[in-house]
Amino acid sequence: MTAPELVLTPSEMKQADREAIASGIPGIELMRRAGRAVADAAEKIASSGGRIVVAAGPGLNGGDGFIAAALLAERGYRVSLGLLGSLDHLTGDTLEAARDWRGETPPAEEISFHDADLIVDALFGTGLARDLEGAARLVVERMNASGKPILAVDLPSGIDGSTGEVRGLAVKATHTVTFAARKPCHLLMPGRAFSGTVEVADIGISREILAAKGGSLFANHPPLWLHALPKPGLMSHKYERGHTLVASGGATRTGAARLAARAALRVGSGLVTVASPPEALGVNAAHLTAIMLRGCDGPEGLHAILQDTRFNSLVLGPALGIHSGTRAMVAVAVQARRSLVLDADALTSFEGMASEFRGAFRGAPAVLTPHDGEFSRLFKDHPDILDPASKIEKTRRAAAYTGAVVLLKGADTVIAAPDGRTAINENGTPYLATAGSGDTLCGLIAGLMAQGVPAFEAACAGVWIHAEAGASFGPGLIAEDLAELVPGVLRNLLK
Ligand SMILES: NC(=O)C1=CN([C@@H]2O[C@H](COP(=O)(O)OP(=O)(O)OC[C@H]3O[C@@H](n4cnc5c(N)ncnc54)[C@H](O)[C@@H]3O)[C@@H](O)[C@H]2O)[C@H](O)CC1
Ligand SMILES: [K+]
Repeated sequence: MTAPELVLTPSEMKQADREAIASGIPGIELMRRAGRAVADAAEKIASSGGRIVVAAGPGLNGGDGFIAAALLAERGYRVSLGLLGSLDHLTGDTLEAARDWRGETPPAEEISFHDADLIVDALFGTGLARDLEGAARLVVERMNASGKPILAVDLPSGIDGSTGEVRGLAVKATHTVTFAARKPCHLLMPGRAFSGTVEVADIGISREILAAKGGSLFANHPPLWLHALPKPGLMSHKYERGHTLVASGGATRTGAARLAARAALRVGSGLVTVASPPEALGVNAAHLTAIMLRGCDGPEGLHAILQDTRFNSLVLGPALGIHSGTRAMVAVAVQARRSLVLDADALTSFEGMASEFRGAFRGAPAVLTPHDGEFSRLFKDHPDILDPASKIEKTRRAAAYTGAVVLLKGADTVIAAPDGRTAINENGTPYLATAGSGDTLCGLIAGLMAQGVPAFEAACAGVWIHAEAGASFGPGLIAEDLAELVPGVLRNLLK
């Protein structure tokens, strides 16, 4: 099994750089390897003898650009290079790298991109410190306007390496070569979209160093959680695979619970029951077959059902309504100390009352699954949680505050555990933005926890399976399709 993919923040990467240098690889050697990787990538894009224009910045990113330019010239390309800032200000490894370059070094704002077969963006990397303006902004505007393919060194200039945000303006890269490990900006939006295809060049920094300096941030793919998924053996039977309980809304709002229930069953929960208000029993009964049905009249009804400890995983939220009754249901569920997924109304009913969630979920595995709006409403009185620009930081703080795994949805869903472990999902598809999709995700997560999968792994696996199912269907996807697509995804996963 391949190891989970580590993602390192710019500051973690800098520490890894320093550790690598301390372990005996000179910084200039790291830069030579980085520059060589850029030159190799450029050769795959620009036909031999083609025209390559390099825009180099004042820092180490620029240094990578100088190395690449010199190598590409040696390899027979017609290379020109423009420098942002002056040669006299170059220092350290970048100054040494610049000595490799035999060509002219005019100001970057004076070079033309129009006759280039390929542009190499070596202006800024992980050291971007503020929004682009002045000459830097002008050069990026002209690079983007040229319509030429752009190869970004480490990351597209103008993108914040930690948050994936555009700092004023950013290079729209066709391809990016990053070094040693991907950074958050290669997975978070919009940085992911600006990076084009991304390759990770090995420049000799060991996984031990990367794990020592990083180690809590991952790309969300099966190697991160496949080991935790249940593999039903001959001996296991439905009672060992848990019993998921999904709370239903009223008579005209029962579909969400059934979507979640169906997904829980499909992902392997041994038994699944919909807990239905009395006035919706008929409606639910008419739709359910393998999924069982129990009458549940408000919080007292839920409390009575949960006396049966075989119900080991609960879904509350979809279509329950935004009111004190839902808050009371959540309180009963938390008291019962079962695995718990809270979504939609179960979150919005606590708008501005996030203090009720403070440390509330440390007693049992729990996953909160807000989208941006629900997250902002829930934590609206907690600027310390809402303020960070980084989606990773926001989600981590919410997880630490509540004691639950928090899954902040989006094209770049972030899953954070209270202990800091965090994963960024990247196999999402726009087709998932359909009514009921979130209900299905809740059921997948609860159904996995019913089988004993820990909350963080269940949330990560649920997101990935959900997205894979959606992507396997494509246009025309509706939520009812999703649960039925899960067996195919599991077959591929577990084969
Ligand atoms: N293992 C690795 O990841 C390696 C990375 N390398 C490259 O090093 C850069 C990071 O280099 P650094 O010098 O820290 O920062 P930058 O080159 O990105 O730029 C900083 C430079 O630019 C100035 N600056 C920052 N923001 C702005 C702005 N908005 N406008 C104008 N100027 C700005 C700042 O003052 C600095 O002078 C990494 O990305 C890799 O490409 C190593 O080369 C190989 C190993
Ligand atoms: K760059």
